[in-house]
Amino acid sequence: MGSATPVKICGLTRPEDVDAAVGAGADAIGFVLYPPSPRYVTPQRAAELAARLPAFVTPVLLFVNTPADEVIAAASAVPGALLQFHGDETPEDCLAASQQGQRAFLRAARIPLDPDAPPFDLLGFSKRFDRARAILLDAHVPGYGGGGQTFDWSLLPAAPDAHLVLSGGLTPDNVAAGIAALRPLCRTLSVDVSSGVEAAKGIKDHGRIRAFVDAVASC
Ligand SMILES: O=C(O)c1ccccc1NCC(=O)[C@H](O)[C@H](O)COP(=O)(O)O
Repeated sequence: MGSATPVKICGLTRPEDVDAAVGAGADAIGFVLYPPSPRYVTPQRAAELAARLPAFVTPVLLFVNTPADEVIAAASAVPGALLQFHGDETPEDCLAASQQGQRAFLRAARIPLDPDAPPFDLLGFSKRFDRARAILLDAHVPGYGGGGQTFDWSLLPAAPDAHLVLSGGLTPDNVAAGIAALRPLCRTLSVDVSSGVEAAKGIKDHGRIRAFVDAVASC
């Protein structure tokens, strides 16, 4: 079951959590291939977990500043995976790691939480990463991501041609407000969550996954 606003559940490490997210109606499942993360899985483990996914649920492999050859090797074991670059990757880095865009990729934009920071240049970022399948908007947190913090949605400018993924601190209780805030700004909007559906880092709470997907579907 998809939803009008596609849902990615990220940071899965256990088969039972993959099955629960699929059963709840998730459209994409993210695996964190960044060793310092408490949600880290090896490329082999990601391939094993991704093999549980039905045809139309997309595996997403998440990297932070990983060399292109390592990205390519990891991705070769997960057919149909979307790549997600969540570090300091340049457009050239993203093209090298995605084999010149042969494999679709998301580029994370990490939005500063400092209220005195200048507004995020979403249009400039989107233009810079114009080969990305979508721009994933996350809060700028220590450790690059998975921080469970929201950024100020009201600060984003309109980006009428952009495919955006709202991420960062989403929960079953706030996701509808996030969709309402961002949906008018962009061409398409998807949502992504990790902490907000967890019992502990890397351990997903199946009831919260279902509540999150249901909250999105009610929008
Ligand atoms: O999830 C992580 O541990 C992580 C570590 C380093 C870089 C990115 C990471 N996650 C990326 C994601 O796509 C998360 O879903 C996103 O940051 C939102 O996380 P949360 O705020 O916990 O919902």
